[in-house]
Amino acid sequence: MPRQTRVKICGLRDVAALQAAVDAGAAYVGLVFFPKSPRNVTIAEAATLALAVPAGVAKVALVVDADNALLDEITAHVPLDILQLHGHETPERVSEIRARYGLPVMKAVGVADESDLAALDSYARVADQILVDAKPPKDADLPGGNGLSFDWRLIAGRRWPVPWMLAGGLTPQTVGEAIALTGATQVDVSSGVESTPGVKDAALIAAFCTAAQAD
Ligand SMILES: O=C(O)c1ccccc1NCC(=O)[C@H](O)[C@H](O)COP(=O)(O)O
Repeated sequence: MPRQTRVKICGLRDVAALQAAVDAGAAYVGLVFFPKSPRNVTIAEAATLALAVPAGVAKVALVVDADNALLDEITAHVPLDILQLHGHETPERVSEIRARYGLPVMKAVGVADESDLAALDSYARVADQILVDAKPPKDADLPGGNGLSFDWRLIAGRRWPVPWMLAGGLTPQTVGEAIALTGATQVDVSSGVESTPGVKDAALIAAFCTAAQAD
């Protein structure tokens, strides 16, 4: 029986790529609000993209240490289903954002070694979902979306009391092994389905979704 893995395609910037993700069966589409990113979208662009997302596909806004003014703007203009927090937001800030906006919050946690695992437990107490991602290198320009993976054996067999998603350097070639090793039922990709940074490739999106769903 095929796997029921739920896929998130992150960093979509145009309707064609968004449509490719929807056609491939993505369960989540991610819009990045981070000006330094090659995947950044303006609030107006995001509002247009959100209109093209059919019911049943979750629209995720990715922000990095966003203040309330920015979150107020985004949530006022873009119809959203989930807020993804990809910065250094504390557990208290996660709770505050959940309460203020009434939207489910997914907190990204970077993993490089065993010492990072405690944070997953802490955030799993306050967030609606956790995104288990590769920790960015210290000199990285971006806190995520770097196409780097971590040692999946670190989380093999680990479970949390909320849904979780595996991310970090996944590709159509590696996602099957990553799922088999970690038991992930949700996976997130950005760089691995791009031809160049910020430019999504419809064929890679389709290949990724097929591989994530394969036996
Ligand atoms: O994608 C970005 O440019 C980005 C910028 C700032 C924070 C996070 C960002 N991306 C996060 C993701 O796209 C994914 O959730 C995750 O990190 C996996 O990315 P990748 O390794 O590129 O598949």
